[in-house]
Amino acid sequence: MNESRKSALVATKVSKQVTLPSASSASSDEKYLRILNDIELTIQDGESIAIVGASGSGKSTLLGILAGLDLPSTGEVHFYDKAIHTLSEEQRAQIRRTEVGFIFQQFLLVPSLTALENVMLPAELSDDPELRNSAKQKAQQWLDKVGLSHRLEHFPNQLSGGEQQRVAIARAFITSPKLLFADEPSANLDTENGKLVEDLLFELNQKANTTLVLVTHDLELAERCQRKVLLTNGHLVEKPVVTNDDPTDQRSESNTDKPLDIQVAEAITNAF
Ligand SMILES: Nc1ncnc2c1ncn2[C@@H]1O[C@H](COP(=O)(O)OP(=O)(O)OP(=O)(O)O)[C@@H](O)[C@H]1O
Repeated sequence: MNESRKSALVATKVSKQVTLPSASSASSDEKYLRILNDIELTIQDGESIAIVGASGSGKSTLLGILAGLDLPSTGEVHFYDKAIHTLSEEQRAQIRRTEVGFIFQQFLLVPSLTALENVMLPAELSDDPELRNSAKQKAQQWLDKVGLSHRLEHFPNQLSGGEQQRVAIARAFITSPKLLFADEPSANLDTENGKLVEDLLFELNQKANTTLVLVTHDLELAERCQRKVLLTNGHLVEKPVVTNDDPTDQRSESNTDKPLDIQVAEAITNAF
């Protein structure tokens, strides 16, 4: 019981640079955009962590790299004991299918499939024959858990936004992923439905003991995670854990004197 927790994800000196469309008049400096700079991040198994930052600060880029959807330009990403930056697209896809769940702000359900079929899909594509064989039963159970057992045969366009996101949550959990990535999961929902979806996400996450990596603009949502990190100018700043010994210490270890909450709020509001 006293064993230290395993690291679920470790990013070491991760940088991301993209080439901008060439403009003949552009100087060599203008042809590249550096989105992430020497990111260092260790996420422990079972943790929930929020990545916050202004629009365009690189949150989705970082999430894509951590989830193995994209590769860093330099640096390393370890997913448990696998060095995912060294793997081929097919090998990374295999990890994503079996060990990772995704929830996106646009829900991304397959429009031609019913709620039940959408949730079954990752199980049917799994390499695990047991999961494939029990896909329908498991999908029914997960749809029941998200309160949609009466909507199994409905297509996405027959469901409200909140209902669609609940289907997406059931779909993300059906493979019992070790890691769950959520990119602005409630951004497209009204306050009431957004809250329902967030409550459900945290409840299921805790029950399943999944590691949760959440990207959001929403500071209240970020506050619900055990850890919060801010992306600013391509760098990551972490809010230190406030201990009981010094509950007033809210200061970050960055080179600014402002508490991290204020930095986060400023970084986000400055973007609009
Ligand atoms: N392939 C690419 N080519 C050019 N620019 C890119 C590319 N990918 C990302 N960017 C730029 O990198 C920056 C970071 O993008 P990213 O989507 O990661 O930000 P974000 O913090 O998730 O933003 P938002 O909160 O608005 O979704 C943006 O300025 C974006 O335009």
